Amino acid sequence: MSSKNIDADQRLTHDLEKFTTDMSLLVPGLVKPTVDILWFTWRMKLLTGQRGIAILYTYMLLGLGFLRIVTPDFGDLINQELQLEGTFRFMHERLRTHAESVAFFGGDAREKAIVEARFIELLTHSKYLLKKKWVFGILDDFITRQLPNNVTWLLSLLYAVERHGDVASVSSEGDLANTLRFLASVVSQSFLAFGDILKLDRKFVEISGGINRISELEEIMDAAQSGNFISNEAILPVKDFGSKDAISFSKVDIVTPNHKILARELTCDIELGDSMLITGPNGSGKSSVSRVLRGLWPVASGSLSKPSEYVDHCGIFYVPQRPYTCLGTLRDQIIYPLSREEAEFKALKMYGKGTLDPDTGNYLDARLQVVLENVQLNYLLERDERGWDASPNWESILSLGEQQRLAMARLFFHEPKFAILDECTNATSVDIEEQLYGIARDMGITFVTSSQRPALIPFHSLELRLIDGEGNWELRKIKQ
Ligand SMILES: Nc1ncnc2c1ncn2[C@@H]1O[C@H](COP(=O)(O)OP(=O)(O)OP(=O)(O)O)[C@@H](O)[C@H]1O
Repeated sequence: MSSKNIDADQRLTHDLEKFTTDMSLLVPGLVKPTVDILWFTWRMKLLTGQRGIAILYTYMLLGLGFLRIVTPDFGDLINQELQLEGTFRFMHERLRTHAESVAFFGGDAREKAIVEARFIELLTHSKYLLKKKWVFGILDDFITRQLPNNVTWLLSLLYAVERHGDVASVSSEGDLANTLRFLASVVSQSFLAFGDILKLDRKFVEISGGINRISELEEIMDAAQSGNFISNEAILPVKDFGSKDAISFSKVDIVTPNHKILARELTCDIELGDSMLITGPNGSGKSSVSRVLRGLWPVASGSLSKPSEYVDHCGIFYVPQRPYTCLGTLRDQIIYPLSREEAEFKALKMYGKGTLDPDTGNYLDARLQVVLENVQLNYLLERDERGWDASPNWESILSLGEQQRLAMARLFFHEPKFAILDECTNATSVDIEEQLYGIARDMGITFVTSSQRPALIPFHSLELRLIDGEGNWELRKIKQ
């Protein structure tokens, strides 16, 4: 739903870990120097009086002020570094997903150049950040650790001068040396504690960079969950009617996450038995209608009612444009998204006529056999001796057309009332496609299809044409 490239994986793992570690170190980092400063200030007051404290604090404030002015915006720099690292990782993940297409195009050199460019960008930034940290570290160390030692001498002098009477004449040599040494250590400890507090200031700035990235992700997720993504206006909820056998759009605006309007005030009713074909040029918003229907994009205005898709997946079933095979057996491919137990229960309920057979798996496999024959993929069962339990990497061993037919098998198994078919058979031959639609129609499934193929027109009774992707649309009845 976001038009921005959100590297969520990086934020949820690396950033979160860094943030929590920094936060946990913050507590001891905050408590120890605070206690030290309070304790040493009190000791200092006893030894050198108000003047000594005033000198100590003037120095501390001047030092802090100076360091504040010269400190670079580490929060922002670290934020940028995390961002660059996130993009760099995302490039690899993306490349792995599309490795075969890239290999076909011979795009290896180009991809390498793109990934390397990102790496160099990250490296340059990291070097810049390290250099800044190094230079600032030297300055920081000088002001918070080296220079204070000199101030100790000034305060020791003050101790000697401020004392009433001649300290030297009333104290033993040992006493005097002891007091001076103690004073020196009190001063340097105060400065060290103060240095730690100054470092905390820098740590806060660093942590704020991490907080920004994590809270940005959280805001996006909150906005997505409350449906306020596209605009901050109140968004009307989608109504799920478990019992109502119709899909009804009433003045619904179909809007992309980039705020581009694809269909303005879309109004149409799809009753059970009245399948609808969505046509229009590429990019006109055919798939976007399915996205809104499925709730992936919010309804920005108007209202949408539809049967519930959550009852046994019997209300509406979606078959997307890009086929999806899950990790698992051949059986898992067809029953997806149900688990084996759920699928067995469903098969028993639908085909077992209520009899409680201890071997319920038989109903399931018998039903799956029919479904696999419907999509003419029964040879898959023979290809592997494990049959239904074979679990190769389906995505790489099945052709695109086979994957699409498997997706249709999934639809036939679930037997929903409505099916949203988003160009999900465009890689199969026309005769197979007609056959698949014929089976779906005979099963009593009402479909909302987006497709460019004229052969599918006879299977529908309504046509929604998205004219230009600029908001214009028209609805017509198809004469059989
Ligand atoms: N996540 C997104 N963010 C922003 N714009 C998007 C997003 N997804 C799609 N679009 C845009 O919305 C428009 C409609 O896209 P859609 O996928 O609905 O087209 P389509 O009509 O199904 O196209 P095709 O015939 O090529 O499948 C396009 O201009 C597309 O670039």
